[in-house]
Amino acid sequence: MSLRIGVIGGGGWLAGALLRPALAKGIIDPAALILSSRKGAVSGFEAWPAIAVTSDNQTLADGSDVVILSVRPGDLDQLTLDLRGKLIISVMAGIPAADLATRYSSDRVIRSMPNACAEWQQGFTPWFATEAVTGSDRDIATRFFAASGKTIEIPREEDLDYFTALTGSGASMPALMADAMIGDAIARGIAPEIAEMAVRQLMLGAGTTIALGAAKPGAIVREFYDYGGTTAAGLKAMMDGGLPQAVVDGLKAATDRARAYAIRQSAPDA
Ligand SMILES: NC(=O)C1=CN([C@@H]2O[C@H](COP(=O)(O)OP(=O)(O)OC[C@H]3O[C@@H](n4cnc5c(N)ncnc54)[C@H](O)[C@@H]3O)[C@@H](O)[C@H]2O)C=CC1
Ligand SMILES: O=C(O)[C@@H]1CCC=N1
Repeated sequence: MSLRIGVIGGGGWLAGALLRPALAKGIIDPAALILSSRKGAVSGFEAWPAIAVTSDNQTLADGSDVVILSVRPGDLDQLTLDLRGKLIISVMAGIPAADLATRYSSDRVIRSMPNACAEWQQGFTPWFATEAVTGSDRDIATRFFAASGKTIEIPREEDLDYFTALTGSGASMPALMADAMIGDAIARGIAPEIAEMAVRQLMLGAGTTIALGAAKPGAIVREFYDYGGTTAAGLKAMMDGGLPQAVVDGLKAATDRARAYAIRQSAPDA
């Protein structure tokens, strides 16, 4: 993209995970990219020395056509900027597009929810656009997010709080299952390095099967269940033990936390 892009919080975890694939694929021109961090220095971009780095966010904004907001929600109040005439792309959990439009004086806001699997070009980024967002703005967002995985525009902004839980959480929730499996294997006397190798490979195989196979996840579960063997006994014990409900409860807790960010930001004494 020949557009000038500024990323506030560009030295952070998610910004790096999104930017490196886009730079590696030539979707973003490093000479037209400026990153800000509180210290004015970032790491992880040594392969692209043309990238500019600043600690002055208004300088970044003045030199950019598109400003990506990638600071933590709790740091937003410290960020006072004028982004008049700019396209704002937010990756921040919980912060409503209308709030960003008011704070930063631009009604062209794309609010998104990527995840850190972007680093592996396996991200998923749903996004919502305000009314003033143009077709070419949409094209910019699509090309940027598609560089690190799948992306889709969604019609209802409120669903982004749920996607924050469902997919914004990235590898963490499957990793909880993987870690429980590794811990159990070790407790049963399997050498830790073999337990880790086994479960990491299982996750790769299972992830590939779930993502790319013809059968939907529910059909995979049913196939093993109906087979009536050892796995069916294990699945039944997990279901009876409340694993599906624990997943529902976890997604609700994460969604509620995302919604609470918006409430806190809009509260008069926030
Ligand atoms: N990490 C993740 O897996 C995901 C994060 N997000 C969202 O992305 C945003 C960034 O998250 P992370 O990258 O994880 O956080 P992070 O803490 O790794 O990065 C945030 C960066 O912003 C910098 N920063 C804070 N205030 C600043 C300011 N005024 N000017 C310039 N830089 C400033 C910090 O120094 C830090 O380097 C958050 O709003 C989060 O909700 C969304 C989806 C996934
Ligand atoms: O855990 C978090 O708050 C960040 C935002 C969405 C995913 N990770």
